[in-house]
Amino acid sequence: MKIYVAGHRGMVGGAILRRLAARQSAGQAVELLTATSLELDLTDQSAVRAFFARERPDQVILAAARVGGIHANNSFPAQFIYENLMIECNVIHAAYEAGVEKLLQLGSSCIYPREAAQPMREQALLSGPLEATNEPYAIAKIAGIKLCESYNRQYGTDYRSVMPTNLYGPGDNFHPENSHVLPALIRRFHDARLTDAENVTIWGTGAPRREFLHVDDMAEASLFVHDLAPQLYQRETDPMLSHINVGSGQDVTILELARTIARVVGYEGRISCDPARPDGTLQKLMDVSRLERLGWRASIGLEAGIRQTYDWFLTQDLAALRQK
Ligand SMILES: NC(=O)C1=CN([C@@H]2O[C@H](COP(=O)(O)OP(=O)(O)OC[C@H]3O[C@@H](n4cnc5c(N)ncnc54)[C@H](OP(=O)(O)O)[C@@H]3O)[C@@H](O)[C@H]2O)C=CC1
Ligand SMILES: C[C@H]1O[C@H](OP(=O)(O)OP(=O)(O)OC[C@H]2O[C@@H](n3cnc4c(=O)[nH]c(N)nc43)[C@H](O)[C@@H]2O)[C@@H](O)[C@@H](O)C1=O
Repeated sequence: MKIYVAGHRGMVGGAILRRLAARQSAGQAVELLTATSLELDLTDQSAVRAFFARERPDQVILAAARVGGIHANNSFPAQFIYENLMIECNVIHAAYEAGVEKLLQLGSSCIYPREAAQPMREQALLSGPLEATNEPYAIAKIAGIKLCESYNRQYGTDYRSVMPTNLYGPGDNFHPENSHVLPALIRRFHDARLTDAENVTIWGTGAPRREFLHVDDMAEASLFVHDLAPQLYQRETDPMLSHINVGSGQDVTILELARTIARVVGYEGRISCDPARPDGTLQKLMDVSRLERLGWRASIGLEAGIRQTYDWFLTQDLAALRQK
């Protein structure tokens, strides 16, 4: 079984690769195929076609994407829509042409309307306007779901989509501006503790609610969905609504998250908010009942997950991490 993991140097692709490598070590006949973006630019259609024609993987996990937090989405909308659409179109079509029967792609909770009822059910897709700060990225991610559904309907493939909530963990991006909130605050509180800063400012009002999932839980859930027997997967999905939410089922305010991170890092100063920065969606909580009915639920609690991530952060070459 030759499995191509696209985006294996990323946070999620890396965690999925580690799980697949563990299967290999346990004696399963799994051959892993990877390529960095320098070796294979997934936005390049002819390069992707040639790669699939040459390598002929049996299965594909698509975890490669242009990814970033609220500021990156807002600042680079053209790159977020163009690169993500191209990666999805190229990989999904080349997989189909090369006879790949099983593919799993990762979307995002931002596919749901800004005002979606909470917790957000899979059925909320395309039922209202999207959040402005990440609409281009969300539209690309929705296109990915619809690509898989369309190839399944017309060509009989088995291409599935998981919709993760906000993720974090080892391998995350700790860039001060372009990262997501959780790694950004780990870094900011860490720096503040080292410099004895009296105040740390977080973006927005601190009131938005977010749901966080550790990347090891996400990797486990991804392979759980990928491996499900078709009759089980289809029991919870339908041809025009084939994606499955993945989350912890619990959310916190950004201020609560900041206080938890401060506690883990050992920062004891003040925390203030900067309402001039955007809040984004006011609440994003996944309804994960579909996944739970299929038999999977998250196991890593938020504070324990942040502690483990901070321990990992401390083992890294922080100068290099800061430039990512
Ligand atoms: N992080 C999060 O909070 C969330 C992530 N997701 C989704 O999960 C998936 C993985 O995200 P995450 O691991 O966090 O992202 P990362 O930024 O950590 O990794 C993305 C990977 O994509 C690869 N990549 C990007 N562009 C190209 C390209 N043109 N050609 C080839 N490879 C490319 C990069 O490869 P290389 O390193 O070789 O350059 C990189 O390793 C994405 O689909 C994302 O949308 C969904 C919800 C939340
Ligand atoms: C995964 C998800 O990620 C993005 O959406 P988002 O959920 O808004 O993600 P975020 O982590 O950037 O922010 C969450 C909240 O936190 C607040 N916040 C405080 N202080 C910092 C801070 O220092 N950095 C950041 N980034 N946010 C901060 C921030 O103002 C916001 O209210 C999209 O890419 C979207 O497309 C997507 O899929």
